[in-house]
Amino acid sequence: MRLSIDIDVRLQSRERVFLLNVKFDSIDDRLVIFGPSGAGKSVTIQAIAGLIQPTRGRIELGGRVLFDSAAGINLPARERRVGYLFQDYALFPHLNVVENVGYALRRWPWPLGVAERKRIEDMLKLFGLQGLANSHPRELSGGQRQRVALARALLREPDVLLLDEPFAAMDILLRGRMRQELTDIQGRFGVPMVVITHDLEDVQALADTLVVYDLGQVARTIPCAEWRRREGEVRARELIAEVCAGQYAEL
Ligand SMILES: Nc1ncnc2c1ncn2[C@@H]1O[C@H](COP(=O)(O)OP(=O)(O)OP(=O)(O)O)[C@@H](O)[C@H]1O
Repeated sequence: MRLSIDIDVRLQSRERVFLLNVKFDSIDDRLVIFGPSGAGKSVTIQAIAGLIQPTRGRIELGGRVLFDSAAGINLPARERRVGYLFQDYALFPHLNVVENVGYALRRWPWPLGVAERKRIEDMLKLFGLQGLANSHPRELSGGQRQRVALARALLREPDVLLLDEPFAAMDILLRGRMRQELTDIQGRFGVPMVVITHDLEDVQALADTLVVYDLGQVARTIPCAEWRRREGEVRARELIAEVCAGQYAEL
């Protein structure tokens, strides 16, 4: 799916102004945004999700224009068909796993119907969560919470998954396992994803296209999949590591 972004965002807090000016284009299903803290990675995916409005520009996803300042287009967040996983997964603490996963299917104040319950049940099975259906988020491990958040996002059949540092809250062993799970899920659902990270291992495991950010701008766009094909896996890993390390070294 093609994701094309060319936006300016201006955010003002009491102390200062943050300006984001980014442009990139990718047809790969696995895009990673890498860069130091405060570079504007989260602001970018919030703009894709429709949670922040750019001051200028255009966002196109799979042939749909989500935002175009010149044409006066700004689709509301609920119409953008994006699944957004926040850094802390943003589960509802007072709802159990079934209710969290099925949140978007529920037509309040009516209870879930038979068909909706079946869809949720199938999703829980797929994510190995069926034994935890009645548990609340506080009773779940980090990996389980992430699976609930992923199941909830995928149940809405989004055009793209936006993942903001999906493994940041996990220990190293769990990170490795969840990276593999995420890759499997992405392949199975065929849903493109945009992943934000500071972690070079995430870049190596998940990036087909890598967009490196620095101070509110795109420093480089790297076609990692092409590098792997052209240079071989080992050499491509070295090159990607160099690009990412160079980025930090310049700061
Ligand atoms: N709602 C907001 N109002 C004002 N400034 C904001 C707002 N949201 C983010 N910012 C500022 O925008 C800048 C970029 O933030 P952003 O969260 O996109 O960084 P990031 O690259 O995702 O960093 P991290 O890796 O630490 O999450 C920061 O300086 C932040 O203070």
